[in-house]
Amino acid sequence: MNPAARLAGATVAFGGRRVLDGLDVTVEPGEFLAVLGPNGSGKTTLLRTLLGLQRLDAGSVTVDGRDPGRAAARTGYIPQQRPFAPYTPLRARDLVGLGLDGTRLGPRRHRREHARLVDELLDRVGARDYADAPVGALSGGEQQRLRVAQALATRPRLLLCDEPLLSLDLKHQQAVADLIDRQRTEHGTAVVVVTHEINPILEHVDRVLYLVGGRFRLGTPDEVLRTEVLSDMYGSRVEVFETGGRLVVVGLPDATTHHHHDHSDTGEGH
Ligand SMILES: Nc1ncnc2c1ncn2[C@@H]1O[C@H](COP(=O)(O)OP(=O)(O)OP(=O)(O)O)[C@@H](O)[C@H]1O
Repeated sequence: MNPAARLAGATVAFGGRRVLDGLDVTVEPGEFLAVLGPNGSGKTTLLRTLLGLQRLDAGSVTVDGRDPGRAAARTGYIPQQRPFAPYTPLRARDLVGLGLDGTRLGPRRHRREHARLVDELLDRVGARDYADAPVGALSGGEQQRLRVAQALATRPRLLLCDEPLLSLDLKHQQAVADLIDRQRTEHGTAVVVVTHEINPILEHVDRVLYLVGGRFRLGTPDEVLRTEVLSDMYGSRVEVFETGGRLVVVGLPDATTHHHHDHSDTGEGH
């Protein structure tokens, strides 16, 4: 079986600065990879590369053994939260349905079958209660559940998630993390999650890719999320503590902390 995604020597430079520099990572089907790192460390650039939207300056990338652009129809993508405008003329179920219509199977499917699949997806993300509400009227967390449902509709081989839990409260973070995880255990989907907060997904994560200033470390959470490793990557003392099953990172350099999100500061990357 082809790896779900494979980068070899992947290098992307903007204005002479290498954002990704010789990145080697292979993601196997059914694997859960978390991508961590401070602002500007190339996390989004990595996702864009896997979506076929960003060309490499050196190295190679494949998704399911193919050029990322060609594999895109079976690549699920949960973008960073951007709220829908209040009067967006779409109901929740329409949004999820768009995920189905984009696929090869969509147009020929019987209307009733289509509606059944949409309901099933809405159930899976716990969004059935607001199935007929206009999306612009829903909370950020509710909207994000719908984006997850939409991304799962394509039955992706590779699911790319950019801060998927950002606007969710703890209970819903857990629910959405479980949902994403179920997709990989039941369907063998490889999952790549960009996040600044590892804790809500820690129990699911197989490996962590940590990016700082063009350098990277790849390994299990235990191997990468440790005081010596992060101190070495940041070039200053960064301490990792474990408490009650959560990781707390202390001493991240100011210049690399995350400013434009103001949720919990107890997690990774803050
Ligand atoms: N198209 C582009 N042209 C020029 N510079 C770019 C472009 N895309 C990204 N960059 C720069 O590359 C660097 C990495 O950006 P990227 O968005 O990948 O970081 P990130 O790790 O996702 O950051 P954040 O945590 O803030 O979302 C940043 O310094 C950014 O300004």
